[in-house]
Parts: sequence; C-alpha cells; structure tokens
Amino acid sequence: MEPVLEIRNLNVEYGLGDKAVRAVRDVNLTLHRGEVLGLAGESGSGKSTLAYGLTRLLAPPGVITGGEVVYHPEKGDPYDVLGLSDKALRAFRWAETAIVFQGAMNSLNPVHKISTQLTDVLKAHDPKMSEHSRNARAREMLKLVGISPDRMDAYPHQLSGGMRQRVMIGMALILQPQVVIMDEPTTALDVVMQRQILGQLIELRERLGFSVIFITHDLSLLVEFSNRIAIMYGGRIVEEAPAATIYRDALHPYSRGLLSSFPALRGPRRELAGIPGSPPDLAGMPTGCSFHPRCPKAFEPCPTHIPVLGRPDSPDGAARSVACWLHPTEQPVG
Ligand SMILES: Nc1ncnc2c1ncn2[C@@H]1O[C@H](COP(=O)(O)OP(=O)(O)OP(=O)(O)O)[C@@H](O)[C@H]1O
Repeated sequence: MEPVLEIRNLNVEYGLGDKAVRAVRDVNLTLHRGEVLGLAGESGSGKSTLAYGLTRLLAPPGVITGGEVVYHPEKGDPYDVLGLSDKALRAFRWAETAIVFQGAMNSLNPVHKISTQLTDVLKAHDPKMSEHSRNARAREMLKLVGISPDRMDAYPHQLSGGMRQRVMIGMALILQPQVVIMDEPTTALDVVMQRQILGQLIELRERLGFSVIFITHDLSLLVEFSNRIAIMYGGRIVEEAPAATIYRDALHPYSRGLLSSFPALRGPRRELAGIPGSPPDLAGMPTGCSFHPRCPKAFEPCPTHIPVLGRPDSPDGAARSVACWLHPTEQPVG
C-alpha cells in the first residue's frame, strides 16, 4: 500500500531543559492512502501530542525535538512537514491535512451562520473562488455530511450537538484534504449518534479517498472503524497491526490489558480485567520497557533494556509490529 504520511523517529517534549518531559518518544508510524489508522492508549499516553505534533499545531510549551513527518502529496515529490515555512504550513493545514479536535462542535463561532463559517475556509485558501461557487461547495458539503442545505443560514445554537459535529467534519473535508485527523471526534455525543456519524465518515472516505488518523478512548469504536490500530504507552508505539489482528491476537501484554478492559464485541463474554496500576509519570519514566512495573509477564531484560518496535517472528509478522521482549525482533520498524 502507498504511504501518505510517514512519521519517522518523532520526538515531542513539553518544557525546556531539566524540566522537559518527553511526551512522544521515537515514534515511527506510516499512514497509508485511504486507510483509517486508529490510535489507542490510556489518557496521557501521548495520542493527542502525536497528532498535534505531526501537523505542527502544538501549543507551547510543546516542542518537536526530533524526527521527520514525510507527506506524500497526490502530485509531486514527498516533503517533510516539519521543514515547511509558516506560509507553506498554513496552506498545508486544511488543504492537505485537517483536524477535527476534541469537543470540536463547541468551537463553531456562535455569532456566525454555518454558511459563513464554511465559506470562510474556502475564502482563506482560494480568494479567487467566486461567492457563488463557495456557496455551492458549502451546500454540497453539508449534504455530504447528512445536513439539509436549508440549514445553511442557521446559527450554531440552532443545531443539535450531532449536527454541529457534522458541520465540523464538513468543514474539515471542504478543501478535500488527503489526511483527516479525528481526535475524540464524537465523544460528547450519545453512542447511537457516534456510530452513525463515524459510519457516514467511513462511507465518505470510500467516496472521496482520504485517509484518517482516528483517536478515541473507545476501543470498541476503534476496532469497528479502523483498518489498523497503533497502541501507545508512555509516548511510544508498543504495538501496531490490522484492527482484526489486534482484537483477536494482540501480542503486547499492554494491548491485551487494554482489550480486556472493554466488553467483547462478539462471542462469549469476557471478564473485564483491566490493567492494574496507573500510567507512568513522564517526569520519572521507569527504565527499560516503561510498562514493566505493571506487566504480568515481565522478565529479566524488561527493567533494564528498552524493546525496539519491530516485526515479530510469526507467520503474519510482515503485517504487524510490536515492542516487547516476549517477541524479540531482528527487523526494527523505521
Ligand atoms: N501543555 C502541556 N504541558 C505539559 N505537559 C503536557 C501538556 N499537554 C500534555 N502534556 C503531557 O503530555 C502527555 C501526553 O498527553 P496527551 O494529551 O498527548 O495524551 P493523550 O494520550 O492524548 O491523552 P488523552 O486521551 O487524555 O487526551 C501527558 O502526560 C500530559 O500530561
């Protein structure tokens, strides 16, 4: 499969000097064209920091301290997003990569009509586009996300939470980006509405061909809507595999723990075992594998040596990677 975004050895820290904490550590991850890549992990594992880091939307004191984010445009040569000038970066965001933030539905401007907010995005990126074309595009976008274009002149407070969220998704898609990052896009909505909106997004992805990085606490949604899933712990990717493989046969004890914290989607009921202990403190990260103090399977190398993310020695090893001493690897990823 063709890559659209390649994250290589990405490191992000909050703060400077002695006080700095490393929130994203040596992350290597590839998003392929047209796929939905789910990011899972407990609160504080670095999912949002990774998403904002790769679009350079980190707020201070967040700083990218190393790595590359190679973007493959539809036409032309790949380039490193981290090396873009401010002007090029403004063009890149929205047009190439768009983000739907946590709680996005509350970020619509309450004093402007939906139509104005949608057409403003078009105006900012293509000042030459006629008003007629802008309005037509905004109506089309609303229709695509399941809102009647009659609602173009509504103000945000006149729409339900689900509709506001659809408007935000429409806004993210209006410039036809190749990559859409969804950070907890539907968390504030009820379960039925969440599934409906995500289902529709997946349908749109099939029609429009964009790729998605999908972040949510809800593992059942991730398994249902992602093609592949990457699991983060203490700022690192500890496992990455096709969603069905993670669900059926996760290799990392942390992934297994996460999966046992939510009810089985199908088949016999499983005990909700969860994971004992709490996520690591970034300021005082354990040595070796950062999961070892909580790991039921920890053994001799774990407290002292960091396992590298690599292809496991298994029949499906080429399609997955794991960072765990139970599955030592000769082929590091990245
Ligand atoms: N502005 C900040 N200043 C200092 N540390 C921060 C800041 N923002 C995040 N962090 C730290 O970085 C780590 C990663 O946070 P991040 O929000 O990326 O995790 P997450 O996995 O997305 O969590 P959640 O699911 O709760 O959003 C956390 O330990 C957090 O405390």
